[in-house]
Amino acid sequence: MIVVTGMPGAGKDEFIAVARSVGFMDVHMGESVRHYARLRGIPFTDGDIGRFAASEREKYGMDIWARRTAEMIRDPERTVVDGVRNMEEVDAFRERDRNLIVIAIFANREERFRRILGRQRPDDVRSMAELVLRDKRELSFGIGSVIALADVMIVNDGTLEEFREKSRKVLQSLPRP
Ligand SMILES: Nc1ncnc2c1ncn2[C@@H]1O[C@H](COP(=O)(O)OP(=O)(O)OP(=O)(O)O)[C@@H](O)[C@H]1O
Repeated sequence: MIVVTGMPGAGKDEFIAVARSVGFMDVHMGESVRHYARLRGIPFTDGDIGRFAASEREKYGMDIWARRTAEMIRDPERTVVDGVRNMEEVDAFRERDRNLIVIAIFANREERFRRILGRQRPDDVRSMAELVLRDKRELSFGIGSVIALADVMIVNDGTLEEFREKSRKVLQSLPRP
């Protein structure tokens, strides 16, 4: 299993696209939150989903969403997981697959901001001040530790094609099961 991590706009989705092109499947922790929210009849607004995710965490533990997401994984050796926010979650996935590898993607904040503006996703931040707040929120969840303790770091500071090439190389160099 590969866990991909990084700050908003670092390039996780682009990494996943490369992983898919070489045969990996991907699961997103947000999907399992939405799946359970649907079962419980929670409205699909950002605020309600966020509150639901947090209250489940309080009730069932920091790693609840990782455990629920892990249940959705059919072939751990060929799966990339997106969306972890803290080490407890990484450890929960590691219980499912002892060979788990954490890959962190890094780009500096100016670069991430430019790219986020460029991708024009409706739910994205629109100003540097908003990105600073968004980064703070992510860090408050514990993502900094996941990045600092990653097994591999890919620096995404060049062109998109360079990043894709780096990603392919990392994926090729992983130990085969
Ligand atoms: N090296 C690069 N050069 C140019 N554009 C890039 C590069 N890397 C990523 N991008 C673009 O920057 C945007 C952000 O990348 P991506 O969506 O992969 O980030 P992310 O880490 O998945 O972000 P989030 O956590 O917010 O979902 C995308 O539009 C992507 O195509």
